[in-house]
Amino acid sequence: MKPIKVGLLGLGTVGTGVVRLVEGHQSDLESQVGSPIVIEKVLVQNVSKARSISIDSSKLTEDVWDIIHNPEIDVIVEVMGGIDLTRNYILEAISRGKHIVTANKDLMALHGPEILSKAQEHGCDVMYEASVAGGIPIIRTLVEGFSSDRITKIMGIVNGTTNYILTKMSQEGADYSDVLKEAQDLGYAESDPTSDVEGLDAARKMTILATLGFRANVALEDVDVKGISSISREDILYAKRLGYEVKLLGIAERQDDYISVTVQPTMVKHTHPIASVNGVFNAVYVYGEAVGETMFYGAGAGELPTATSVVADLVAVVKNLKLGVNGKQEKLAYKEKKLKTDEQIASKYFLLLHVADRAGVLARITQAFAEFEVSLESVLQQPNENNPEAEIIIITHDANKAAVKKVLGALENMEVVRVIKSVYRVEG
Ligand SMILES: NC(=O)C1=CN([C@@H]2O[C@H](COP(=O)(O)OP(=O)(O)OC[C@H]3O[C@@H](n4cnc5c(N)ncnc54)[C@H](OP(=O)(O)O)[C@@H]3O)[C@@H](O)[C@H]2O)C=CC1
Ligand SMILES: N[C@@H](CC=O)C(=O)O
Repeated sequence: MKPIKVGLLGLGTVGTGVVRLVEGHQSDLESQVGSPIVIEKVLVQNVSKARSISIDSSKLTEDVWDIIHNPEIDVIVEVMGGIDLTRNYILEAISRGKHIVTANKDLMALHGPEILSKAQEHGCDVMYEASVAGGIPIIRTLVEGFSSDRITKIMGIVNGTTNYILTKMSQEGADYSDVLKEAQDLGYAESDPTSDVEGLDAARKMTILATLGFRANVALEDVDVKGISSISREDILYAKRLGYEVKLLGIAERQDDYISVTVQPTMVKHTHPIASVNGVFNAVYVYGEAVGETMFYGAGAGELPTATSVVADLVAVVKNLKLGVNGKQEKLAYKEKKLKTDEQIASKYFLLLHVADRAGVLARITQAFAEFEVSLESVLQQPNENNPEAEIIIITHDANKAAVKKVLGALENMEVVRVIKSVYRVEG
């Protein structure tokens, strides 16, 4: 049987996993698709670099056109990362009739619509399961498993690096920068980890999930993003004492036709299943009007978990090749999105304030909440052992974001409020 020839762009963490799976599971894969799958050529930056797998050196190339212009190659697996250069390579490959499998969320969040529409023009598949939540098959689940339902909420831990960091800070009191270095050494972090810790990687993934889940044209700039770099050990300890874990959560919500998408550090109640998702694990909670609550869990980054999704996409492309149905997927007709205003976004909030320790302060602060109709679930005042001021911890009931912003403005202008230490959304 004629082998299916694959061109692999990148042989780093994910590329290495792809080679291991394609070679290690060769006979299983062949029995599923009816042809051997062969990695024909591999693009790297430096062919002389030491690799953690043995690979025939004649397969390695530093010239991308050896792959993209090679008529023998049927499928390109892109696991090199990057945006502009990679977009050009992929568009050129599609124009030559090559099918694409990619793990690149940066590319798909920014240029997904252009790439998918070019692929359709040329009868090519583009699959990108590994771009969100590593080893969890969440894209196929949203597109196929929920096709009969109407999703109203997608909430998840979709970045393994930040969850690894927050877990180690919470469970071991570890130092932020030491744990970030560990996550990089384990191959979880992006080549520039700023995109992990500042929430951009999660925002790109939430753009993809919200687009597919709500069948609307959500764009990266629609996502309100805040990362974890400003989270202190103090915040994590407070959260724990009050029965919460701090998690970087992506939350996409839809009410009627209005959508909001955010990525922000959030306090999650211990009893919520997402609170116990630790380390590099990811979880995506999906609420469908008909099905109710569902949750999907698994490793969100790393060599083999990510490669599992990439190679599953490769199998799907080859099955389509056999059936002659590549690029024949139903055209996704995305609705024009309507974004929620701050008045339409409701949630509970946690606030930690350092305030002057004198009579009447608590009353003035709670009055600011009353003035903007933000109702309070709990208020705790206590002395602060590190300074002469007092601390006030407030948890609100569901409040709209616009009202909470007004309260914060009022608190900032109160002389008795020394500093607003932290403000978190609360889930659960
Ligand atoms: N790491 C993970 O857990 C996950 C990663 N992803 C995504 O997968 C992709 C790859 O990630 P990862 O494997 O971690 O990245 P790595 O940095 O580990 O590997 C990148 C690979 O691509 C090669 N490469 C990079 N740029 C070029 C270029 N301009 N020309 C030729 N070769 C190039 C590198 O070559 P050389 O080896 O010679 O340096 C290297 O082999 C990214 O899009 C990432 O966001 C998605 C899910 C999880
Ligand atoms: N850097 C990413 C890798 C997977 O997408 C993460 O940590 O989740």
